[in-house]
Amino acid sequence: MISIEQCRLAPKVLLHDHLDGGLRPATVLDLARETGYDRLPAETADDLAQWFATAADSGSLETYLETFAHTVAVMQTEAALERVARECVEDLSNDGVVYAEVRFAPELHLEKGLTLEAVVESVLRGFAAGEAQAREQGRPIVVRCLVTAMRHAARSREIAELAVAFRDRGVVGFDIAGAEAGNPPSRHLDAFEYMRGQCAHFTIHAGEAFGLPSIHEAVAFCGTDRLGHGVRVIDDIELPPGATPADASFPGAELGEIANYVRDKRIPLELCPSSNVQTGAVASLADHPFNILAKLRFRVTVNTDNRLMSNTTMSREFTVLHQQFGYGWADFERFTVNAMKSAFIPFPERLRLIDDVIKPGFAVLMG
Ligand SMILES: O=c1[nH]cnc2c1ncn2[C@@H]1O[C@H](CO)[C@@H](O)[C@H]1O
Ligand SMILES: [Zn+2]
Repeated sequence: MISIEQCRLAPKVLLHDHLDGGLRPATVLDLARETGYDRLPAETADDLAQWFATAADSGSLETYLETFAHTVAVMQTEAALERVARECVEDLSNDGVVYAEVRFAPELHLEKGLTLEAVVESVLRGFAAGEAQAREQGRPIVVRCLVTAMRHAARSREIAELAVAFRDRGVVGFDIAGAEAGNPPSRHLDAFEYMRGQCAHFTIHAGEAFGLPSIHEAVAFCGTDRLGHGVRVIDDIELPPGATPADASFPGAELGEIANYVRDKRIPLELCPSSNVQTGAVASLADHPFNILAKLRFRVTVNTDNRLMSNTTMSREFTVLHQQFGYGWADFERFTVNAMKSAFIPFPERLRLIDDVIKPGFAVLMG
């Protein structure tokens, strides 16, 4: 048995984590008080934590996303953004994460007059402060930023340009998020073409609430580097009769063209097990295709998505996968190396983290 405490010791890599989905409940309360936001649904940190977890556990992405109104509402000043970003790094480092790409949508933080640039600068200041603090405490972590455009809105090209403008200051990529149904990736083709033209990286939330057509557009039309979730690629895989998600191998699985392309091109899947259950992307953890995709050697990675809404951490996601599918350290090392290889930082930096941090860290755990 692998415990959550042991999982905390593993050097973990996180590619899919939303800044506005990872606030500490106590910080939400503090910031609401400071900024005069009076519509929080609970008055104590415990009650608020419970409220987010329950409200997000709706089985629908749209309802899940409604809970972000309360976190975004208290992230409208430079000081609030900086604090949330610093605490995010602190929480990840305390959980044993050694590299993270944290995303958020700058366009959601303009309600009190901040500019897009000021929003990004505040978050980057918070990340830098968190990194410095973690280094001092002997738990070094590298945190980089992805800027997200909301897919129902019309600012994606502008946000892509923002990502590129900050490419040397800690923003390593671009993303689109929000309600997937009705807002296909191709709606934002010009933003992705701009990113490709700039030799800049991006990922696309696709194949979560909506199925294969969304994945097809993201990989084939938009040329995405990674898939945010991408879990519904399972719809393009036919399993042999009687196969279950817990099976040890899947000989005879038949992959369609999209699934083959995703696997052949080694397009990373940013899988988020707990979040996928909450939004109804999968029926239960036992039914999560994680194991099928891992065994079929897709480039799977483990992610938190929204630590507040899912009441989770990277260690908890590891623990849950261990309990569900029996993974050991060698498996977790593979998923971690998958993630590190798929990061948007320069190749030598990825290599350094794999060789100097991840491999030695797992070697200790494997005794
Ligand atoms: O799993 C998800 N799928 C789609 N959109 C999401 C998910 N999690 C968060 N957001 C959206 O991304 C915005 C920027 O961080 C959040 O405000 C939320 O609306
Ligand atoms: Zn997400």
